[in-house]
Amino acid sequence: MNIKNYINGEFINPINGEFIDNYNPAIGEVCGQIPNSTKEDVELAFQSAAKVFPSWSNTTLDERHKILSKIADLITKNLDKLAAAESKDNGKPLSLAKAIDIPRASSNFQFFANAITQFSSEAHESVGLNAVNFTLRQPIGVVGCISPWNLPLYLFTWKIAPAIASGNCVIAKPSEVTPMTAYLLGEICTEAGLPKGVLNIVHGLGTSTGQAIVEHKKIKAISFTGGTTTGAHIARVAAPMFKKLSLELGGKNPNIIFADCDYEKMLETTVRSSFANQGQICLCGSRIFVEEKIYEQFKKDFVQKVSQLKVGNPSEESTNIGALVSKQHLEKVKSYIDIAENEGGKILFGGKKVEVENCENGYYLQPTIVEVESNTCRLNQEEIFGPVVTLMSFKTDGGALQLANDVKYGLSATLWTNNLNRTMQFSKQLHCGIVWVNTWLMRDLRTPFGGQKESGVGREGGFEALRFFTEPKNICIKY
Ligand SMILES: NC(=O)C1=CN([C@@H]2O[C@H](COP(=O)(O)OP(=O)(O)OC[C@H]3O[C@@H](n4cnc5c(N)ncnc54)[C@H](O)[C@@H]3O)[C@@H](O)[C@H]2O)C=CC1
Ligand SMILES: O=C(O)/C=C/C=C(\O)C(=O)O
Repeated sequence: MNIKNYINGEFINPINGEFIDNYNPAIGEVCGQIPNSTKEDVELAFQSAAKVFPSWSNTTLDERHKILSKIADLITKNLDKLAAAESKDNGKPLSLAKAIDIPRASSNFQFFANAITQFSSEAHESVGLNAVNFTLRQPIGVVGCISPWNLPLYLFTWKIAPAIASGNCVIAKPSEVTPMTAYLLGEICTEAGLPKGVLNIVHGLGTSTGQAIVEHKKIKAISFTGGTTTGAHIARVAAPMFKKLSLELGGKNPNIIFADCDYEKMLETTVRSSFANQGQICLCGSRIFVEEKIYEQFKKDFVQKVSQLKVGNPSEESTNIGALVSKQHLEKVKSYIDIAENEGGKILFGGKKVEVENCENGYYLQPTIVEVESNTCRLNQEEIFGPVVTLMSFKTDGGALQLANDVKYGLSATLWTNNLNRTMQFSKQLHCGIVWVNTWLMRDLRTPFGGQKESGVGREGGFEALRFFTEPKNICIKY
């Protein structure tokens, strides 16, 4: 697929005429090209967004609701095409793209189509002073949305939908590694009647195109999901310009398993929370801590279940684990297996590249389980973002809590127990933004989503996202 920028409702080539190769990770071959956009393309996108902002920000909520709902419907109508593109671009199983990624992209639009009609601001009566205050929530203007490659359309739309629902115009950049579904979204937006320039999609590298969005003086807010190092860099550039920032960054999430849990449900979910999407979800539970009295049993059962997962061609229905997103990423993840061995970790399962029939040059890795002795090892402290989990046992609640919190990240945690008191103690004391108890990645789009510590700042989801994409302005009327 040869991709173009979507600016002012038109598909156009980058001004410099330069393109970069896009790879299909399942076969390790070039499958198309994407624009290598520069700051001139970002400026063009900005001009088109700024031009339409006065009218878009005045569009009635009913009209916005209708357009966003239409986009949601068209995503659903194009499920097969979008899922095929997502799987080809990312390497994820086609079945996963069909069941999760694309339906969620549609839900993102439908959710914010509805949410904007329910969003309200506050009023404060200054009793005894004959004054009343009310707060306007006004769209910011032109905003930037920068998304990663792991859940391409899912996360791209998670940012764009609230931004445009609340009356902003957007310059969005998908990851250069997975541009296809963002490109297809442009066609859908046009068909849905989204006015020209409300959404502009500029493709290219993070260090040039992404950087130009962050550096642009008149783009007043940036919503970013990606690696912590990139997030820190963006914050350094944007903070002196006083931009609003929402940063959803990496994770090294604990999965804490107590002997009193529902064992079968825990086991099945732990396989998913470890290896779904090849372990490339910031919420995956990559550090598994198991209460000592069930540790050996868990180890045996977990290894047995994981050994049944099929690593294979993403387009085959029977595939559980597809290809990693890129050759560089495969090498990065694989390097942690060497680190594990050097650190004295014991590989209980996996650790090797997989050669898949008819996909010999694809980027496949076995799901890998490493038993570690200390939470201070690099495997337990650094985000790997691939199909690699570690196992460790613990003896006491206090010990488990300390292991869970002793890490620089603070995105999510999963807790398996049927003890209510323990559930509440852990929920209050875990240093993270999201806690799942006896479940994983159960999403309600109204809830605040985001992390603490080096997992980011700000919250997405529900009214939090609409608050991020609006400026409150208080009006005080004396009578
Ligand atoms: N959601 C998450 O938590 C994610 C975490 N990661 C982590 O980050 C590591 C690196 O992966 P990358 O693909 O390099 O992620 P990244 O953080 O560099 O990329 C995410 C997005 O940011 C853009 N970007 C990169 N540099 C930028 C800059 N200077 N200014 C503006 N935008 C910029 C990229 O083009 C992409 O659209 C992964 O190995 C993984 O550990 C990666 C993707 C998602
Ligand atoms: O909103 C969700 O359901 C999931 C979000 C996942 C990420 O932000 C990620 O993996 O980067």
